[in-house]
Amino acid sequence: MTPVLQLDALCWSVGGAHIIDGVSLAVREGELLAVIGPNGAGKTSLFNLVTGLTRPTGGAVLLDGHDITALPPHRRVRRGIGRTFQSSSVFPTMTVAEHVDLAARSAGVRRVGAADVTGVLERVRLARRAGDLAAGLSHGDKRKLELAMLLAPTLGAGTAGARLMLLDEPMAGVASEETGELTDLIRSLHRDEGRTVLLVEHHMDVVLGLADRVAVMHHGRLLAAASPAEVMADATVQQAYLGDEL
Ligand SMILES: Nc1ncnc2c1ncn2[C@@H]1O[C@H](COP(=O)(O)OP(=O)(O)OP(=O)(O)O)[C@@H](O)[C@H]1O
Repeated sequence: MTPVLQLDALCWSVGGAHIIDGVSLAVREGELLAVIGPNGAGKTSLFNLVTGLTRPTGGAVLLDGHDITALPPHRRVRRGIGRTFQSSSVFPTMTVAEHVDLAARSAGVRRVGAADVTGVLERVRLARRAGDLAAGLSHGDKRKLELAMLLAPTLGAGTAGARLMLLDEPMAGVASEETGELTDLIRSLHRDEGRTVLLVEHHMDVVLGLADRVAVMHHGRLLAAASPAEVMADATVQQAYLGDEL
Protein backbone atom coordinates (compact mmCIF):
# COMPACT_ATOMS: atom_id res chain seq x y z
CA MET A 1 0.00 0.00 0.00
CA THR A 2 1.25 3.52 -0.80
CA PRO A 3 2.40 5.26 2.37
CA VAL A 4 0.48 8.41 3.35
CA LEU A 5 3.76 10.23 3.78
CA GLN A 6 7.11 9.39 2.32
CA LEU A 7 10.35 11.22 2.93
CA ASP A 8 12.94 10.44 0.33
CA ALA A 9 16.59 11.26 1.21
CA LEU A 10 15.42 14.57 2.66
CA CYS A 11 18.13 17.15 3.36
CA TRP A 12 18.09 20.67 4.73
CA SER A 13 21.30 22.64 5.13
CA VAL A 14 21.72 26.19 6.41
CA GLY A 15 25.03 28.02 6.06
CA GLY A 16 26.87 24.75 5.51
CA ALA A 17 25.30 23.02 8.54
CA HIS A 18 23.46 19.80 7.66
CA ILE A 19 20.42 20.13 9.89
CA ILE A 20 18.46 17.36 8.17
CA ASP A 21 20.83 14.88 6.63
CA GLY A 22 19.35 12.32 4.25
CA VAL A 23 16.19 11.25 6.11
CA SER A 24 14.15 8.53 4.37
CA LEU A 25 10.98 7.35 6.06
CA ALA A 26 7.59 5.95 5.08
CA VAL A 27 4.55 6.58 7.28
CA ARG A 28 1.61 4.21 6.90
CA GLU A 29 -2.04 5.30 6.81
CA GLY A 30 -3.48 5.37 10.33
CA GLU A 31 -0.11 5.00 12.02
CA LEU A 32 1.01 7.02 15.04
CA LEU A 33 4.72 7.60 14.65
CA ALA A 34 6.58 9.33 17.47
CA VAL A 35 9.73 11.23 16.50
CA ILE A 36 12.16 11.45 19.38
CA GLY A 37 15.74 12.62 19.81
CA PRO A 38 17.88 14.90 21.94
CA ASN A 39 17.47 18.69 21.80
CA GLY A 40 18.63 20.04 18.45
CA ALA A 41 18.35 16.65 16.71
CA GLY A 42 16.22 18.17 13.93
CA LYS A 43 12.68 17.07 14.88
CA THR A 44 11.04 20.48 14.42
CA SER A 45 13.08 21.10 11.27
CA LEU A 46 11.73 17.82 9.88
CA PHE A 47 8.16 18.96 10.62
CA ASN A 48 8.91 22.27 8.87
CA LEU A 49 9.93 20.35 5.74
CA VAL A 50 6.80 18.17 5.80
CA THR A 51 4.47 21.15 6.23
CA GLY A 52 6.31 23.29 3.67
CA LEU A 53 7.45 25.99 6.08
CA THR A 54 10.95 25.39 4.74
CA ARG A 55 12.07 23.90 1.43
CA PRO A 56 14.54 21.03 1.46
CA THR A 57 17.97 21.47 -0.09
CA GLY A 58 17.75 17.87 -1.29
CA GLY A 59 15.35 14.96 -1.50
CA ALA A 60 11.57 14.87 -1.71
CA VAL A 61 8.33 14.80 0.31
CA LEU A 62 5.53 12.61 -1.07
CA LEU A 63 1.91 12.61 0.06
CA ASP A 64 -0.12 9.61 -1.11
CA GLY A 65 2.68 8.93 -3.58
CA HIS A 66 2.53 12.43 -5.12
CA ASP A 67 5.53 14.73 -4.90
CA ILE A 68 4.52 17.78 -2.84
CA THR A 69 8.06 19.11 -2.27
CA ALA A 70 7.31 22.33 -4.16
CA LEU A 71 3.82 22.93 -2.72
CA PRO A 72 3.38 25.93 -0.40
CA PRO A 73 2.08 25.30 3.15
CA HIS A 74 -1.56 26.37 2.51
CA ARG A 75 -1.88 23.90 -0.39
CA ARG A 76 -0.61 21.15 1.90
CA VAL A 77 -3.25 22.11 4.49
CA ARG A 78 -5.92 21.64 1.81
CA ARG A 79 -4.51 18.20 1.09
CA GLY A 80 -5.00 17.24 4.72
CA ILE A 81 -1.74 18.05 6.48
CA GLY A 82 -2.22 19.85 9.81
CA ARG A 83 0.30 20.89 12.40
CA THR A 84 0.59 22.24 15.91
CA PHE A 85 3.63 24.11 17.20
CA GLN A 86 5.94 23.62 20.16
CA SER A 87 4.76 26.82 21.83
CA SER A 88 1.06 27.41 22.15
CA SER A 89 -0.30 29.44 19.23
CA VAL A 90 -3.71 30.74 20.28
CA PHE A 91 -4.87 34.37 20.17
CA PRO A 92 -5.62 35.60 23.70
CA THR A 93 -8.31 38.10 22.71
CA MET A 94 -10.30 35.74 20.49
CA THR A 95 -12.92 33.34 21.77
CA VAL A 96 -12.56 29.60 21.54
CA ALA A 97 -15.27 29.37 18.85
CA GLU A 98 -13.66 32.18 16.83
CA HIS A 99 -10.45 30.16 16.62
CA VAL A 100 -12.23 27.26 14.95
CA ASP A 101 -14.07 29.62 12.61
CA LEU A 102 -10.79 31.36 11.69
CA ALA A 103 -8.99 28.06 11.07
CA ALA A 104 -11.74 26.98 8.69
CA ARG A 105 -11.94 30.29 6.83
CA SER A 106 -8.18 30.68 6.49
CA ALA A 107 -8.14 27.25 4.83
CA GLY A 108 -10.70 28.47 2.29
CA VAL A 109 -14.01 27.24 3.79
CA ARG A 110 -16.58 29.90 2.78
CA ARG A 111 -19.50 29.11 5.06
CA VAL A 112 -18.84 27.92 8.57
CA GLY A 113 -21.99 27.04 10.48
CA ALA A 114 -22.28 27.44 14.26
CA ALA A 115 -23.25 23.77 14.51
CA ASP A 116 -20.05 22.78 12.69
CA VAL A 117 -17.98 24.81 15.13
CA THR A 118 -19.82 23.30 18.11
CA GLY A 119 -19.29 19.82 16.68
CA VAL A 120 -15.54 20.34 16.47
CA LEU A 121 -15.41 21.78 19.98
CA GLU A 122 -17.42 18.85 21.34
CA ARG A 123 -14.91 16.54 19.70
CA VAL A 124 -12.12 18.04 21.85
CA ARG A 125 -14.35 18.52 24.90
CA LEU A 126 -14.24 22.32 24.78
CA ALA A 127 -17.84 23.09 23.75
CA ARG A 128 -18.68 24.55 27.15
CA ARG A 129 -15.85 27.09 26.71
CA ALA A 130 -16.99 28.19 23.19
CA GLY A 131 -17.67 31.81 24.18
CA ASP A 132 -14.65 32.24 26.45
CA LEU A 133 -11.52 34.15 25.50
CA ALA A 134 -8.54 31.90 24.80
CA ALA A 135 -6.50 33.91 27.33
CA GLY A 136 -8.49 32.30 30.15
CA LEU A 137 -7.83 28.70 29.11
CA SER A 138 -5.43 26.40 30.94
CA HIS A 139 -2.40 25.19 28.95
CA GLY A 140 -4.10 21.83 28.47
CA ASP A 141 -7.24 23.49 27.08
CA LYS A 142 -5.13 25.69 24.78
CA ARG A 143 -3.59 22.49 23.40
CA LYS A 144 -7.07 21.05 22.90
CA LEU A 145 -8.07 24.22 21.05
CA GLU A 146 -5.07 23.81 18.77
CA LEU A 147 -6.26 20.27 18.00
CA ALA A 148 -9.74 21.66 17.31
CA MET A 149 -8.18 24.04 14.79
CA LEU A 150 -6.68 21.06 12.97
CA LEU A 151 -10.17 19.58 12.66
CA ALA A 152 -11.61 22.78 11.19
CA PRO A 153 -10.05 23.32 7.72
CA THR A 154 -12.44 21.06 5.81
CA LEU A 155 -15.62 21.94 7.75
CA GLY A 156 -18.57 21.96 5.42
CA ALA A 157 -16.77 19.71 2.94
CA GLY A 158 -18.11 16.54 4.51
CA THR A 159 -14.80 15.60 6.12
CA ALA A 160 -13.35 16.72 9.40
CA GLY A 161 -9.95 18.24 9.06
CA ALA A 162 -6.40 17.04 8.89
CA ARG A 163 -5.88 13.38 8.14
CA LEU A 164 -2.13 13.72 8.69
CA MET A 165 -1.51 15.53 11.98
CA LEU A 166 1.93 16.69 13.05
CA LEU A 167 1.95 17.46 16.75
CA ASP A 168 5.08 19.22 18.01
CA GLU A 169 5.43 18.63 21.76
CA PRO A 170 1.71 18.80 22.61
CA MET A 171 2.46 18.23 26.30
CA ALA A 172 4.90 21.15 26.59
CA GLY A 173 3.75 23.49 29.36
CA VAL A 174 0.75 21.30 30.21
CA ALA A 175 0.17 20.56 33.90
CA SER A 176 0.66 16.90 34.83
CA GLU A 177 -3.01 16.51 35.81
CA GLU A 178 -4.04 17.50 32.27
CA THR A 179 -1.68 15.24 30.31
CA GLY A 180 -3.86 12.13 30.73
CA GLU A 181 -6.92 13.69 29.08
CA LEU A 182 -4.82 15.20 26.30
CA THR A 183 -3.16 11.83 25.67
CA ASP A 184 -6.60 10.18 25.49
CA LEU A 185 -7.76 12.81 23.02
CA ILE A 186 -4.76 12.27 20.72
CA ARG A 187 -5.26 8.50 20.98
CA SER A 188 -8.89 8.88 20.02
CA LEU A 189 -8.14 11.13 17.00
CA HIS A 190 -5.72 8.45 15.87
CA ARG A 191 -7.41 5.14 16.78
CA ASP A 192 -11.12 5.97 16.56
CA GLU A 193 -10.90 8.24 13.54
CA GLY A 194 -7.99 6.61 11.72
CA ARG A 195 -5.92 9.76 11.44
CA THR A 196 -2.21 9.42 10.80
CA VAL A 197 -0.20 11.23 13.48
CA LEU A 198 3.43 12.30 13.70
CA LEU A 199 4.24 13.21 17.27
CA VAL A 200 7.32 14.95 18.64
CA GLU A 201 7.31 14.52 22.39
CA HIS A 202 9.91 14.52 25.15
CA HIS A 203 7.64 12.81 27.71
CA MET A 204 8.57 9.16 27.15
CA ASP A 205 5.52 7.87 29.06
CA VAL A 206 3.31 9.69 26.54
CA VAL A 207 5.38 8.37 23.62
CA LEU A 208 5.27 4.79 24.87
CA GLY A 209 1.54 5.05 25.62
CA LEU A 210 0.64 6.30 22.15
CA ALA A 211 3.16 5.28 19.51
CA ASP A 212 2.82 2.39 17.07
CA ARG A 213 6.37 3.11 15.97
CA VAL A 214 9.17 5.36 17.14
CA ALA A 215 11.64 7.18 14.89
CA VAL A 216 14.84 8.35 16.55
CA MET A 217 16.75 11.36 15.26
CA HIS A 218 20.26 12.43 16.14
CA HIS A 219 22.32 15.18 14.48
CA GLY A 220 19.77 15.44 11.65
CA ARG A 221 19.90 11.75 10.80
CA LEU A 222 17.39 9.00 11.37
CA LEU A 223 19.03 6.50 13.72
CA ALA A 224 16.17 4.01 13.92
CA ALA A 225 12.47 3.58 13.18
CA ALA A 226 10.97 0.57 14.93
CA SER A 227 8.49 -0.56 17.56
CA PRO A 228 8.73 1.26 20.91
CA ALA A 229 10.14 -1.87 22.58
CA GLU A 230 12.83 -2.36 19.92
CA VAL A 231 13.83 1.29 20.03
CA MET A 232 14.09 1.35 23.82
CA ALA A 233 16.34 -1.72 23.72
CA ASP A 234 18.62 -0.31 21.00
CA ALA A 235 22.12 0.41 22.28
CA THR A 236 22.78 3.10 19.64
CA VAL A 237 19.65 4.94 20.71
CA GLN A 238 20.62 4.75 24.36
CA GLN A 239 24.04 6.14 23.50
CA ALA A 240 22.46 9.06 21.62
CA TYR A 241 20.37 9.90 24.68
CA LEU A 242 23.34 9.66 26.99
CA GLY A 243 25.01 12.26 24.78
CA ASP A 244 27.89 10.12 23.52
CA GLU A 245 29.29 10.93 20.10
CA LEU A 246 28.25 8.31 17.58
N1 LIG B 1 16.57 28.54 10.60
C1 LIG B 1 17.64 27.97 11.14
N2 LIG B 1 18.87 28.45 10.87
C2 LIG B 1 19.96 27.87 11.40
N3 LIG B 1 19.94 26.82 12.23
C3 LIG B 1 18.75 26.31 12.54
C4 LIG B 1 17.54 26.85 12.02
N4 LIG B 1 16.51 26.12 12.51
C5 LIG B 1 17.04 25.18 13.29
N5 LIG B 1 18.38 25.30 13.32
C6 LIG B 1 19.32 24.42 14.05
O1 LIG B 1 19.04 23.10 13.63
C7 LIG B 1 19.19 22.18 14.69
C8 LIG B 1 17.92 21.37 14.85
O2 LIG B 1 16.91 22.21 15.38
P1 LIG B 1 15.43 21.66 15.65
O3 LIG B 1 14.67 22.77 16.28
O4 LIG B 1 14.89 21.08 14.40
O5 LIG B 1 15.73 20.52 16.70
P2 LIG B 1 14.72 19.71 17.63
O6 LIG B 1 15.11 18.29 17.54
O7 LIG B 1 13.32 20.07 17.28
O8 LIG B 1 15.11 20.28 19.07
P3 LIG B 1 14.21 20.49 20.40
O9 LIG B 1 13.94 19.13 20.96
O10 LIG B 1 15.13 21.29 21.30
O11 LIG B 1 12.99 21.25 20.00
C9 LIG B 1 19.56 23.01 15.93
O12 LIG B 1 20.95 22.96 16.09
C10 LIG B 1 19.09 24.40 15.55
O13 LIG B 1 19.86 25.38 16.20
